[in-house]
Amino acid sequence: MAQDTHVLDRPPEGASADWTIPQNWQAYTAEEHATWDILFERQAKLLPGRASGAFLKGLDALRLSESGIPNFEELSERLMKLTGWQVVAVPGLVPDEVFFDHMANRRFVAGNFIRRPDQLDYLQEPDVFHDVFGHVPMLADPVFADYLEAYGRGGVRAIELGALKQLGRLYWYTVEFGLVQEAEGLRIYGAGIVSSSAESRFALDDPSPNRIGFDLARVMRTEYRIDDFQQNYFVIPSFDELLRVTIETDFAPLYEEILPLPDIPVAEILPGDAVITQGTQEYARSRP
Ligand SMILES: C[C@H](O)[C@H](O)[C@H]1CNc2nc(N)[nH]c(=O)c2N1
Ligand SMILES: N[C@@H](Cc1ccccc1)C(=O)O
Ligand SMILES: [Fe+2]
Repeated sequence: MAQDTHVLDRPPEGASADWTIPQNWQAYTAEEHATWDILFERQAKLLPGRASGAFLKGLDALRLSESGIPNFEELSERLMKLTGWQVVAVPGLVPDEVFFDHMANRRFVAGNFIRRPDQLDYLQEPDVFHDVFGHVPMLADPVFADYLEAYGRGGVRAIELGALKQLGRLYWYTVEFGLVQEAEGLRIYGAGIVSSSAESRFALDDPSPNRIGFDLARVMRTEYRIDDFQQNYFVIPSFDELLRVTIETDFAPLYEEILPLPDIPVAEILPGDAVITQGTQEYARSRP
């Protein structure tokens, strides 16, 4: 989850030049560990049958069901063995180029703070539950692990080509809010959904949002919102297909083609769309 709401422009006190900080795991209080356990139990009950097989497999392989906030060093040891990724602590949102550089080197940046008990249902900033429970299980999947590293490299290139907004949308509609078509039906793999109990239901069950078959150029042109449930989800046929399309397509000509075109409003459905659900947008209309 991320929006550069108030990203500083230089590392805060105590952070290294690459913005990483010690996780300081021994400093977590019993209440902070209990907050993690409440959030974890809630999702663990809800996600079987909703989250993608790869997500559930990663959750298990990384032993995230152990109670309390995970120790990034122990977690990284397991993750390194599986896909070469590690989890590093940062104090909050980091500048785009820092974010991409860590990703291109298989380092996932995770907030080391956890939300307060009164923020259980929603918070704007990525905390350790969103980053570690939401994002890290997918990093245990070899195909998705390759996708994220390639994404990191693509980010550095997108900055050079002035296409950060377009590449950011690809991240948003896959890594944060992506759905995947599995044999048994639609499943969630996006961290922004899987770390939210309300949106884990909404994204699959509610008739309100659109659900549209993934198309790279379409995703890169489509706006999104950061302050409420998504009005629009894109569905990939598989992680293999997502990796193939993004790795094999040279984005430079694609950026050239779409940069002059107008953005596509968040809830719009286009004639060429592979429509899985034409949403009623009832929920969005009901919001102040
Ligand atoms: C760059 C990308 O578009 C995205 O907004 C980045 C910005 N900085 C970040 N910083 C942190 N800590 N976590 C994130 O997910 C992101 N996302
Ligand atoms: N193919 C992209 C790089 C990329 C790969 C995978 C995911 C996102 C971006 C480019 O040419 O810039
Ligand atoms: Fe995220």
